[in-house]
Amino acid sequence: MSGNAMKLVVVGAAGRMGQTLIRAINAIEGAELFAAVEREGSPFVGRDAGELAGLGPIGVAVTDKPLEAFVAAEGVLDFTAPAATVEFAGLAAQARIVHVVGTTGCSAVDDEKIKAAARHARIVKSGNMSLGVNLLGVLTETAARALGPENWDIEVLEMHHRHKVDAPSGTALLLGQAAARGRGISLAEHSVRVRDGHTGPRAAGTIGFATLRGGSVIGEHSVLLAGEGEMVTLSHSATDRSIFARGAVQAALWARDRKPGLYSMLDVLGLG
Ligand SMILES: NC(=O)C1=CN([C@@H]2O[C@H](COP(=O)(O)OP(=O)(O)OC[C@H]3O[C@@H](n4cnc5c(N)ncnc54)[C@H](OP(=O)(O)O)[C@@H]3O)[C@@H](O)[C@H]2O)C=CC1
Ligand SMILES: O=C(O)C1=N[C@H](C(=O)O)C[C@H](O)C1
Repeated sequence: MSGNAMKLVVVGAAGRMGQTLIRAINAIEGAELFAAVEREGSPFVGRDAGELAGLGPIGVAVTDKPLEAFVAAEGVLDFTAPAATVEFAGLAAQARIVHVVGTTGCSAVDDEKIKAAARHARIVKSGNMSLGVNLLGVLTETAARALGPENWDIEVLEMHHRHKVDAPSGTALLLGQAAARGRGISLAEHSVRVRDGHTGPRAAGTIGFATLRGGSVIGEHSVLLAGEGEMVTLSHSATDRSIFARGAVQAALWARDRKPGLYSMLDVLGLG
């Protein structure tokens, strides 16, 4: 491990993404697992983080004291839950460190609080940290711009594992935002998130969302642009969570020397 390796904290260390992040940090030169955090009362507190992640012991015990960890670290990787992420953003601001946020399902109020924390912390937030999905966003924006609302309808379809608690997924919303940018419209004013019963015909210019849940699906996303007699489908399949974890570590390393502010994966990947 290099002496200049970035000291990273993984919060939600025992979760699906927490464990994947610990393995990714272990595999990436230039990054070091400095601490691993779980909530107070969690049965994982005190356990070795490497053992939790299937690496064998690495000498980092899971703690329930995030601020103590943050003040001595350089960055935090956070794939937890909205309330926890808002709290961690405040702590990252106090510690003046990098905060990489993968958590999805944040409300507008949560996002305002995260934005406020970015006055002091360097925050990178994205509904999807993978290169492939962020490229899909760029392609979606281009297609939505080229295929106008008079003749083309846009629908975003996603499927995830049975444990996922938020819908539509952060990625579906990211893709919807990209489509709305391409069309020069506000997503909030044009999205249709639920259809049930006698809905009437589709309103032109809307962006529809459809959500599927089941099994162990890591993440499937498609943007369908449906015209008269033809359809363009842009899609991404995630087959391994390591794509998100590698993106998160890349984001932390990128933000290390940046000014405080709120950044996206498009900034990190140079796709903005
Ligand atoms: N942006 C991206 O690229 C990706 C985003 N995600 C998002 O990441 C989030 C997590 O997903 P996933 O790993 O599958 O979920 P899990 O439920 O497996 O993991 C979440 C972990 O966070 C812990 N946690 C919750 N609150 C706190 C807290 N206050 N302090 C410390 N730990 C806490 C949970 O503990 P406990 O069980 O005790 O609540 C759990 O261990 C979701 O929002 C998901 O949508 C996922 C993959 C990619
Ligand atoms: O909860 C998940 O698992 C995932 N969440 C993110 C989302 O909401 O889009 C990213 C990925 O698809 C996996």
